[in-house]
Amino acid sequence: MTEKRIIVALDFDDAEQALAFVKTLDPQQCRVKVGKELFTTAGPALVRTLHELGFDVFLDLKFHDIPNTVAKAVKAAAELGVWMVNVHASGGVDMMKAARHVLEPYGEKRPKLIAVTVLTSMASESLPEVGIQRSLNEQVLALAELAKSAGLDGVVCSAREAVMLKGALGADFLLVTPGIRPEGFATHDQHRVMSPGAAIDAGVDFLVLGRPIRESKDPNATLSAINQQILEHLV
Ligand SMILES: O=c1ccn([C@@H]2O[C@H](COP(=O)(O)O)[C@@H](O)[C@H]2O)c(=O)[nH]1
Repeated sequence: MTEKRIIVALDFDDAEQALAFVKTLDPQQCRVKVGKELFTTAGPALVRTLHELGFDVFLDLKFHDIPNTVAKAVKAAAELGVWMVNVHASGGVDMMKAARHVLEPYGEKRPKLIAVTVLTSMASESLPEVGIQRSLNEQVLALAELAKSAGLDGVVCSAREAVMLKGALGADFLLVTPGIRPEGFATHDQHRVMSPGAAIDAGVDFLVLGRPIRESKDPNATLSAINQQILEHLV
């Protein structure tokens, strides 16, 4: 079977809505992402249910705290058995090393650990307001290099940065990209967007899609169509 490259963002208000939605999806076609909104209301119990339904779960809580706290949170995620978990690279190299170190005992069963670079909702013009003077690409690259030096598996970035990051950090360093928009779909609060086919052409490993799937009249058909585009762009 080919790698499942689509991660569907389950940005629902509660477990009931999330489960009603995922039961319409085929776990062979996608992985799912549980973020702050859903985890805050539904917690670990929902993650366990998603596992029982056959889904790999990306726990997208973007931990950002002192090294000890983040390491313990990442360990808790590993205990839950999630497929992927993330931290903010701007938390620094010591924080990321602590998060990676705590996963050692889990061996090959450990979750993939990735770091957020610059949120895809941010445009380059917004960087000075948070004190960043270098260009957006320089900031993404610097944080991605830091994540790699700490032993992480990859980063969250925009697909627009994929060519640069694959060139600088190598093919094995995972790129997970939200802000994916099928042609003609609204961008909403996302600034750095790309279509699924273009993202694959750029070298992205995993595509995060929320509203384009959740708001579809037939989410499974939309998933199949995007998976088909992915296959066509991989050849
Ligand atoms: O830089 C980031 C990091 C995380 N996200 C998350 O991805 C999804 C995107 O949802 P859409 O509805 O497809 O816009 C959402 O859960 C975000 O929290 C991101 O967008 N950008």
